[in-house]
Amino acid sequence: MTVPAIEIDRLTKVYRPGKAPAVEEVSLRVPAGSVFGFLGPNGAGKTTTIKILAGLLSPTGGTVRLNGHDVERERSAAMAQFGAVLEGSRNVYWTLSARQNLAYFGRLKGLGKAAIRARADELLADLGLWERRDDKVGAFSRGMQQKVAIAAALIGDPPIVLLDEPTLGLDVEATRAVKDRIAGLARERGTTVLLTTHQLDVAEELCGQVAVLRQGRVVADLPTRDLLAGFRERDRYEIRIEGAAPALPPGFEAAEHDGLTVITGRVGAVAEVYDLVDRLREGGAVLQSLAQVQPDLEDVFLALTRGPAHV
Ligand SMILES: Nc1ncnc2c1ncn2[C@@H]1O[C@H](COP(=O)(O)OP(=O)(O)OP(=O)(O)O)[C@@H](O)[C@H]1O
Repeated sequence: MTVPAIEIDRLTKVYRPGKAPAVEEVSLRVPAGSVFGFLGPNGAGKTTTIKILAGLLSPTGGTVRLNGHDVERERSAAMAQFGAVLEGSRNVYWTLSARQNLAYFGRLKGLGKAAIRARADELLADLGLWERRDDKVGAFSRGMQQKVAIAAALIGDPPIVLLDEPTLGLDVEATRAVKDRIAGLARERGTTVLLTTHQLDVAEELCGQVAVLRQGRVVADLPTRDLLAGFRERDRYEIRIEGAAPALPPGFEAAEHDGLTVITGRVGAVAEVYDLVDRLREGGAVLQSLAQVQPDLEDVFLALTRGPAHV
């Protein structure tokens, strides 16, 4: 059996004894060469987990392995497996130019001058930083600084890349460049990428698999398309009629907007919607529109993270 690139076993982190754990009994497997999304509301434990994977925090319990190397027990071997960009931390040196930053991080990874030059030039060109390669990073926009941080994490061509909110605060163009680079890493180099994001379109576009964390626990861990398919079985419909709301069958609810009544409901079969439309017409309602509303990952995520915890 091939070793998963990232193996998390019953990981628990308690920051303050007596307080609820930030991460509780989390177990996950990330196959090599995949892009895996870590989702969850604020405070769910995503950053804590990534920091433990990157060796910046010690777990209270459980283990994490990167390409089979235990982060606590085989530290240097585990550290050689990844490059990381962590949220909110200064990942690059502002007084150095983009190219000098990459040279510095390349030397840290033990690369020779020629290899650093070739790789740095490729990354700078790829991420749209070529024109500004000799400017100090301190004078860059947030998006450009983020791109330098990503390039620095990739300079040693690590097999695993950990990215905490890689597109946070970036404009449309910068987000596109970063998303393309992430997709290309997995597709062309076989790199394993674990990313956290609140931007569900990013997860939906890039991640083959997602885990949803809530209050430190995994509430879903499955292929992104299965997560969506599970919800699409129960599509949501929206019917707009003129005038007041009539009595509705279970599963439907009505709200009034500007003299129109908007009826919404999730149904198992489309026939239920047509039955309702017939009944509305028979009752004299004037139908304005009927639409099917496809859920996106945000609907799914909200459904999983609302309601009682730890179900
Ligand atoms: N250094 C710390 N000391 C004490 N508690 C902490 C510390 N860092 C995080 N926490 C707590 O741990 C829990 C998980 O936080 P974490 O930052 O891992 O969540 P997150 O999912 O990354 O959230 P966000 O989406 O807001 O970045 C939160 O309740 C947070 O308050």
